[in-house]
Amino acid sequence: MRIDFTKMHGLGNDFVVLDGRKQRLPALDAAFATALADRHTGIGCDQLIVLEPSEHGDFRMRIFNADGSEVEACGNATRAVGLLHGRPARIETLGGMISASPCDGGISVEMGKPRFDWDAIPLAYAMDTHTMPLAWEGLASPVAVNVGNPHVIFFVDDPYAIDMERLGPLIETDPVFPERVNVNVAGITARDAITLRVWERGAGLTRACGTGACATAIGAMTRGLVDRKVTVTLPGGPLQIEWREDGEIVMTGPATESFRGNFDPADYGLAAGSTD
Ligand SMILES: N[C@@H](CCC[C@H](N)C(=O)O)C(=O)O
Repeated sequence: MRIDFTKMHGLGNDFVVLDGRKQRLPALDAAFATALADRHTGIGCDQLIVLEPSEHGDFRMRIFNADGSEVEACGNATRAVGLLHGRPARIETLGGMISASPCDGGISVEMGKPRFDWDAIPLAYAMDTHTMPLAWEGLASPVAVNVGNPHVIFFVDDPYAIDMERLGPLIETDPVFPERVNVNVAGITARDAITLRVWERGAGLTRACGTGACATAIGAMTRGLVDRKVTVTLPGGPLQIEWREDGEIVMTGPATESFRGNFDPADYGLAAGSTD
């Protein structure tokens, strides 16, 4: 038995997509996701994406970080699977139901509504999430937002001056974030423009993070730093983020298919037995 995959990316945030609607997949676990994501001995990706049938939407999308953790949301992967689908789709995720549609700028995704309550982030104890009374060395007073997954956002003069390789993992794993956290450092360059770098929970520094762009835009809007439509520029390129009057976050940007292939699950230490 071989398994077909599609390698995709959104602004360089890359994915291995397995379509479990079209083939029987082995039982998925953290070890399998980690082995597949390994850039030296596997196919290599930031996230493993698995599509399954859904009773509530057009399909279900499961998201595994490179460290094997299964998580609730991935903005760039949502655009990628929207491209694969080729027409408007309602997608069930652990973070809720979202929808993706092809459009002029690539794929547009309705990501849901942001949550700000401390226990919805979640944080370990009650505090103001709009200006958290915490600091990690020079990084202080962030905003925390949940856009399906948890984010903390620091507004700084120059995101590229921050040592994210060192501070990212420190903040990601701080006990104040019981489910860990995605760490964003952002610079405001105009009322409609933000520069962003993201240390992703379970994946490290990525070239782009769609949910990070959404959370950062929302954090900047709640602080009155930008208008309700912004361009968020990540190392991999720009995303358009709008916070609509009805509360919905809309993210628009490109998605790309890199190549297709197949592999033998036995090469990843998996028994050939399958589940469906
Ligand atoms: N790259 C993604 C986010 C993937 C999940 C994240 N690392 C988490 O653990 O919540 C995106 O584009 O949003």
